[in-house]
Amino acid sequence: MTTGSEREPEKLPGGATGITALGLARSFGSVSAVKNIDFHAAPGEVTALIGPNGSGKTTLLLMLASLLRPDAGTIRIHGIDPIKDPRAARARLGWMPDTLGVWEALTSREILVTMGALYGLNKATARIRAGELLEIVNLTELADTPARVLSRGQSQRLSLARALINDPEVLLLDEPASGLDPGARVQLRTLLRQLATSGKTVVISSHVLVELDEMADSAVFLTKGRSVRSQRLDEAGTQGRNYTVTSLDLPALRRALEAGNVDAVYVSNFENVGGDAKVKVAGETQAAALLASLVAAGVPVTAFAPSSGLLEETYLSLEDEMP
Ligand SMILES: Nc1ncnc2c1ncn2[C@@H]1O[C@H](COP(=O)(O)OP(=O)(O)OP(=O)(O)O)[C@@H](O)[C@H]1O
Repeated sequence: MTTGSEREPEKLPGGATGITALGLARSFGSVSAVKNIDFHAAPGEVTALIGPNGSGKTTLLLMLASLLRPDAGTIRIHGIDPIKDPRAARARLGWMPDTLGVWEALTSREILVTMGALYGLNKATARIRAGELLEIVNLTELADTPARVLSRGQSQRLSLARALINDPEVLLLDEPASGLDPGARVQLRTLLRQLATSGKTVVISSHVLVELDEMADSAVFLTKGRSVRSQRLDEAGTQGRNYTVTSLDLPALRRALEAGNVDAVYVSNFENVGGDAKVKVAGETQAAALLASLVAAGVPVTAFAPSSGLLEETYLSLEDEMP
C-alpha cells in the first residue's frame, strides 16, 4: 500500500531532479481533460509524451510549465513547486507551445532580445544569445524581417529559439516538429539529443512516433486523461514484437514457421499476404533465433525486420486494450 509520504514527489527515487508529477487532475467546466496523471522526466534524457488527440498532453504540459493550475496533484520542477513558486520554476523552464504567438511588428531578433530582457539578461548579453540561437535554428537570414512573415516551419524554429533563451534546465516542447521540413526535423532531433546529453530534462509531445523512436530515452503514454504506461526505449530488446518476414518462397516460409522450432507466434493470415508473413516473438534474442532457424531450413528470406517502431507497437497495443 502507498502511504501519503511516499506519494510526495521529492521522496520518490529521482523525484528531486527533473520533473515529477503525481496524481494530476484538471477539468475545464464539465470536461475532465486530465483525470489522473503520474509523470517523471529525468535529467539528461528526452522523455516523450504520447497519446491520441484529446488525451491531455497539452493540458499536462501547460500545468508542468506553471501556466495552468491543477485541480489536484503535485508537481516538482527540479524540486520546486511551480504552484507555490512559479517565478523560480519559470526561471528553469523553457516552453515551446504548439503554436507560437508572436509580437507581429517585431523581428525574430527583437523578439528574442526582448524575451532575454524579460528573463533578466542585460541588453548586450541578450543580443549575443539571440544571435547564437538564430544561428542554431537556422534563422539568421530572416533575423531582421518582421516575424509575421515567417512560414509555419520558420515560426516553429523561432519558437524553439525563444524556449532556449534563458538556457533552461527543463525544456517542454508541444509538437515541436509540426510544420518542419525533413532537414529541420533532423536538426531538431540532433539539437534535442545534444541538450539532453548536456544534462537538460527534455519533454516532447508528438504524434510522429517513428521520430520519437530515434530521439527519446523513455516515453509516457496517456489515454483519456490518464497515464497508462511508461516505457524505456532501451527495453526494446526484451519487448514482445511483431516482425515481418519476407521470402521468395512463401510455402517454404509457411512450412518452416508451422514447424515451430522457435518460440514464435505466427500472427498473419497466410492467405491474405503477398510475399511476407507477420510473426510475434518475445524479444530480440528470439527474433535472432527465428531468423537463424528459417535460414537453416533453407527458406529464402529477403527481409526480416520489426513490423513497426517500438513506440508505435506499444501505442497500438494500448489501443487494443482500450474498451
Ligand atoms: N480551455 C479548454 N476548455 C475546454 N476544454 C478544453 C480546454 N483545453 C482542453 N480542453 C479539452 O481537454 C481535452 C484534452 O485536451 P488537450 O489539448 O490537453 O489534448 P492533447 O492530448 O494535447 O490533444 P492533441 O493531440 O489533439 O493536441 C480535450 O477534450 C479538449 O477538448
